[in-house]
Amino acid sequence: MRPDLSRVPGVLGEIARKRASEVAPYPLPEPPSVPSFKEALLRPGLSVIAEVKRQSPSEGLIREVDPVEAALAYARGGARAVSVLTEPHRFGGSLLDLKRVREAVDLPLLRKDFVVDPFMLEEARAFGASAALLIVALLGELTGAYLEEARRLGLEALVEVHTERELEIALEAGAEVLGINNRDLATLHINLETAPRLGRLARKRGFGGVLVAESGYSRKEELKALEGLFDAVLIGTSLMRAPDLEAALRELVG
Ligand SMILES: O=P(O)(O)OC[C@@H](O)[C@@H](O)c1c[nH]c2ccccc12
Repeated sequence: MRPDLSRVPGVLGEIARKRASEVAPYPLPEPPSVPSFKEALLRPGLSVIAEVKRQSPSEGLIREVDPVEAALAYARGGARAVSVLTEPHRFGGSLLDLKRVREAVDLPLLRKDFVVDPFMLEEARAFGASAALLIVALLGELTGAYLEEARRLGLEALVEVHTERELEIALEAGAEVLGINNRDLATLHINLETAPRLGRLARKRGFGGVLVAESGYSRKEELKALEGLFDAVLIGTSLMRAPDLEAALRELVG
């Protein structure tokens, strides 16, 4: 049950094909018990999912950081969940980062990677994620099958879309937590209009789950504009760039 990645364009295609070539199942540790991602995001007010990300294809090196230090600062600053990049080549992440963060904070964790094989879901669960990112631009019509497999494993999912067509697939697949990415992962271009536009459309189509706005946020006013439509926002780069992660997060949400 693997998606056909041959036609996935740009940077997204490159990274995903590389990830797919690396999957080689091995025995995994017993999964720890983990808190609910969805419940954490549904608390009153706009929830922040704060991301631990050392580097990215769009920014290059962002910050050399100890993921545990960063996650602890995020927890003190009021994050409701933490996203941990586990892609090694372009984002400088690892499953060890995920495991270490799991052991250090009580918040639900999101495994941020390019899931292109069901084994990656098992890994996410075994290394302490509450949820895994499912990118519809990669999984296409298999999105529903991956969601089902995640559920079977006791793993939640953040189903990510960037276009109207992808939104249709995500809704059809029965996504409960829907992420709308302002960044086009093929070109890396950001448009902050994307999340509100597709968010409104999702609600219009009757989506009653958790709505998450993703990528490109750095100012309080931008977050204010999300209130009322979105339950949560995912922020990485702008927090990672701040000299004091805890203060930066407080400033954004306070
Ligand atoms: O760093 P930003 O612009 O605040 O964005 C965070 C997050 O949305 C971004 O890292 C992201 C969204 N979807 C992804 C898919 C793969 C890798 C990374 C991502």
